[in-house]
Amino acid sequence: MNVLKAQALSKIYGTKQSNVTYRALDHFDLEVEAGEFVGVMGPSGSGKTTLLNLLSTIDRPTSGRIEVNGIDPSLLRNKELALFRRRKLGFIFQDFNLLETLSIKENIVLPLVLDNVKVADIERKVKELAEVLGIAHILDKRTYEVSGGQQQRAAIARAIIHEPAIVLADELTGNLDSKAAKDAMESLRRLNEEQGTTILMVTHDPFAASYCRRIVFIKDGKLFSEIRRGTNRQAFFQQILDALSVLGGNFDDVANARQE
Ligand SMILES: Nc1ncnc2c1ncn2[C@@H]1O[C@H](COP(=O)(O)OP(=O)(O)OP(=O)(O)O)[C@@H](O)[C@H]1O
Repeated sequence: MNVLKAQALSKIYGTKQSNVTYRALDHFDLEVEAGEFVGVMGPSGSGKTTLLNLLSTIDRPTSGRIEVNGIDPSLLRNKELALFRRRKLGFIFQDFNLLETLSIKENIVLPLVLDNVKVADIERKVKELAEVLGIAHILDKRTYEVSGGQQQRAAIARAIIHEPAIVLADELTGNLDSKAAKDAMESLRRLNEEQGTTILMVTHDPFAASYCRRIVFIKDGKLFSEIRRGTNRQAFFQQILDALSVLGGNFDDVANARQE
C-alpha cells in the first residue's frame, strides 16, 4: 500500500514579475510504501529541503500532486490541514525542537494530549516507546538535563507516538556525535522493523543513510538514482559512498563521512 505518492512535483521560487525564478524541483516523482525506510540524499542546493517542505505541507508545489494515505493535502482547508499534519505526519528535526519548559515525558505525549487521548492510553504508549528508545529513566527530566542524543530519541518518540502515516526527518543526526547518531539510527531501525513505522529521512550523513532500506538521490531537482539495501548494512554504506561520488556536485561530506 502506498503511504506517500508525489507525482511530477515542481517548485519554482521567485516571481515572474521579478524576472528571477529558480526551479528547485523539476517533475519529481516519489512513492513510499507502508513500512518503508527511505533516505533522500543529494548535493547542497539539489532540492532536498524543498521536497521535505512540500511533503510536510509547509509549502505548496508550483505544480504536481501529493497524496498521503490517499488524501491530497492541497484540497484541505486551514483547520483540516492543521489536523492532517498533526495526525498523519510525524516530524524529526536536526535541532530536536523540544519545548524547554516541559519534561521529556510531557514533550513526548504532546500529540496525544492535543488529541484528548485517555490518560491510561497515553501512559501505556509512552512507557512502551520509552523502553524501545532507552529513555525510560529520563522521562521526568527537563530537556536541558539530558544529552543531545537523549533529546533526539525523545523527539523520535514524540514523532511516532500518535502513529502517523509517515515520519519525515530532516538531518536528524546533524547535531549528534557518532555514538548518539548510532543510537538514534538503531532506534529508528527497530521502530521500522518491529513496529512497521514508515520513515522518509533527508540526510547528508552516509552512516545514518546506511540504516535506510532504500535511498533516492536527487540532483538539480530531479531524481538521479536509487539504491536498495541488501542484508549487510556495512556493504550498503560503501554503496552509498560510491553513489555519492557518481552523483558529484559539491557533496563535501563524502570525504568526511562518519566511519563504520
Ligand atoms: N525561498 C527560496 N527562494 C528562492 N530560492 C530558493 C528558496 N529556497 C531554496 N531556494 C533555492 O532552491 C534550490 C534548492 O534548495 P534546497 O534548500 O531545497 O536544497 P537542499 O538540497 O536542501 O540544500 P542543502 O543540502 O544545502 O540544505 C537552491 O538553489 C536554493 O538556493
